[in-house]
Amino acid sequence: MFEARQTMASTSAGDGTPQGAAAGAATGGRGAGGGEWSWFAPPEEERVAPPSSPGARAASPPAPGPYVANPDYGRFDPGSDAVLIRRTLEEIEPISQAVTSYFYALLFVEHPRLRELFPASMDAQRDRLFRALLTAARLIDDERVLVEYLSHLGRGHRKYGTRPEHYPAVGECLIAALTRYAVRTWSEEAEAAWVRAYTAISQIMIDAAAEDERRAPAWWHAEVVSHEMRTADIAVITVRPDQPYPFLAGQYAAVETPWWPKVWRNYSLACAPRTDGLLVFHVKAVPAGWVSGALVHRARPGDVLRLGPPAGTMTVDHSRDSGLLCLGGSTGIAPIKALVEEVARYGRARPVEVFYGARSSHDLYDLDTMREMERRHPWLSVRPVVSEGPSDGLTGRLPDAVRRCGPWHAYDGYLSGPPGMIRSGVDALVGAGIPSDRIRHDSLDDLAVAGS
Ligand SMILES: NC(=O)C1=CN([C@@H]2O[C@H](COP(=O)(O)OP(=O)(O)OC[C@H]3O[C@@H](n4cnc5c(N)ncnc54)[C@H](O)[C@@H]3O)[C@@H](O)[C@H]2O)C=CC1
Repeated sequence: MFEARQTMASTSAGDGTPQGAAAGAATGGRGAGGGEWSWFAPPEEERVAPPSSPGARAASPPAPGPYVANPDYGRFDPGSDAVLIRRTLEEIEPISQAVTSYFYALLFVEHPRLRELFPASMDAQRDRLFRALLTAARLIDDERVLVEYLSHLGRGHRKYGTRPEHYPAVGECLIAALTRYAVRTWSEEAEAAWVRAYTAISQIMIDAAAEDERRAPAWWHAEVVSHEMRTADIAVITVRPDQPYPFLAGQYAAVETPWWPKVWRNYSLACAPRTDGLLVFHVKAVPAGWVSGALVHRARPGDVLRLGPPAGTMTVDHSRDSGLLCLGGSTGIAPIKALVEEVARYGRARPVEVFYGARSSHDLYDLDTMREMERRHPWLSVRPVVSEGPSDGLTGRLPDAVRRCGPWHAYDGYLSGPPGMIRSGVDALVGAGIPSDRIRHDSLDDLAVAGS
């Protein structure tokens, strides 16, 4: 039923074992591009040779090029197919857990070898397929954004060991699950629309992965070189990647620890690219957070992590002169710090206003460093905001504090922190006159799992 062009060069270990298994084992406020919801493995979403071709060198972070219509998108009819697909999705949304459970059960029974691409516990995995489908369905009329989203998804899937031949298996199990559960809206036409859409979706992902494989590894190994506890549950961790890791200030990386194989979580990079190639992460251990707990309480210098490719569009647009209004809540200060370093590095002074929020003064674990940067850069202002207890600076919730200052209409907005803060922060900035296309943050769906 499904055909996938075998365009992705094989990354198998030679015995048919997916690469990830053999080795031992991701918008800024702009919709697609920032999120990574894996179809094959847990979430968390590039540029050197794949481990299978060690000679290739690092390329630059991708620059946006002119958009060229994607031939795979043309395989289905975004008009009538989109209507049928959305109808099915609406029907199964309330029973999505049953649909995804059935889907994975079928996939692992019919294709047992695919099980090794997934982590032992599927808890965090179950709704990801459905979220990816919902996102694809939401974007289906917008070829450019959809292709960008799926390409990002396809590239991000390389670190799971996904290969082109896996896609038809997933497609068949998906159709079987929909046939069983979408009883009201399913029909021959609906099935044909889903087959066309899935074929186009998977081909776009496969092609993007193949293209990426020519210039970037599927993942990087990175050795912990320093681990500093800043509070009882926040650590600043510096790592050295085994190959150059080209990224842009403000981006994030998926991280896998040796203690939870195949469980990936996103963390923002807390620095701009450095000459020594080191990367810094700020990690808060959250309750039931497997990866964050391991990174904060278990990781030590010498431990080796795996990193997925950099992702995210919360980056500095150097073509603009406007100031940067940055809201960093708790460990959300990490990418904001990277943005400040980037503005300093670029050498063209632009006003940068940082509001750094936390529950208590004690939780402002990076305030001294931010203050030190403020002393060095006259264009930078840092204002701490504390929501509970005494404060040397502003009080209340971060978005409220920002609302009380201003005016901000001449600024571009950057937000990083808990999803609730981002939501109300966006409202505050739009209310202060910043158009939404000048506000950047990471995908809220990604943040829901980030840091856990
Ligand atoms: N790229 C990004 O967006 C990053 C996001 N994070 C996220 O930051 C979060 C840190 O969590 P915590 O330390 O528990 O934050 P927290 O609960 O201590 O809150 C931090 C700040 O956000 C404000 N805030 C929290 N909820 C709010 C709401 N509903 N409305 C308005 N303001 C709100 C608080 O007033 C405080 O100033 C994690 O969820 C993590 O995933 C962390 C790093 C990067």
